[in-house]
Amino acid sequence: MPVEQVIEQEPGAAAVLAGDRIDVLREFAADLGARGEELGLIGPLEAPRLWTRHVVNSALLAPLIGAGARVADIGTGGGMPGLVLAIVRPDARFLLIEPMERRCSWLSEQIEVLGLSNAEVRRGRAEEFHGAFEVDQVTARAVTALRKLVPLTAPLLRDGGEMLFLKGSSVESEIEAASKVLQKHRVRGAEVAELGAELASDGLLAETTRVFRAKIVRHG
Ligand SMILES: C[S@@+](CC[C@H](N)C(=O)[O-])C[C@H]1O[C@@H](n2cnc3c(N)ncnc32)[C@H](O)[C@@H]1O
Repeated sequence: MPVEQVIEQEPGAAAVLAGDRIDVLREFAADLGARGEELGLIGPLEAPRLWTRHVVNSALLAPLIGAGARVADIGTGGGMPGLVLAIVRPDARFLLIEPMERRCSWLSEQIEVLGLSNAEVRRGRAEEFHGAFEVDQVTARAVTALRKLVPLTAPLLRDGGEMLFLKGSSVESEIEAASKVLQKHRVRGAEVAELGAELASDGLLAETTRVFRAKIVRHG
């Protein structure tokens, strides 16, 4: 698929979010659009809306990543949001946790081709890394419901570390269903952040994005 078709509307939003990394982001999106379906990374209907629905959607998290933070992205798949964030936030370090071999090969190839020195792939399920490392922030998109995602990710966070999960319109009911799990894992200050409002009102984004945001407080 030609790059022009992959990178369709709303280049303005991406430019605002990606700054001087926009060309690297475009290179990644073009390759994912061209090979993603064949590699089983994206569905057959996704290529034309890859840029807005997936790449820009992931980049919206960029302002919430701490300066110099160590971040684990769970279930990165074709690169969302972890690889996109590694592109636009070169100051932070990203561990891309993904169990599927083919997806890991794709991610490693992209890291090499795009020259990203701040991203590493760790093959495996999130729960296999409990006790292996602790990070400042965990991110995830389209992996599983909150009540399952919290037990998978909480043990990967340092005390005071933060969860940032891109979620859909069902986020409030997911929070309700996860209430016991949130308590058990000492998740505090849970809120839903609405991202991209300014860009949407400027006509640079079709819609806003919802993010579950909360911290782990083990002591105190
Ligand atoms: C629907 S895909 C979403 C991929 C990507 N996050 C996105 O938004 O396009 C879910 C991904 O989560 C991965 N996954 C499922 N369970 C996982 C677990 N326990 N730990 C880490 N990754 C997991 C799958 O292999 C798959 O790549």
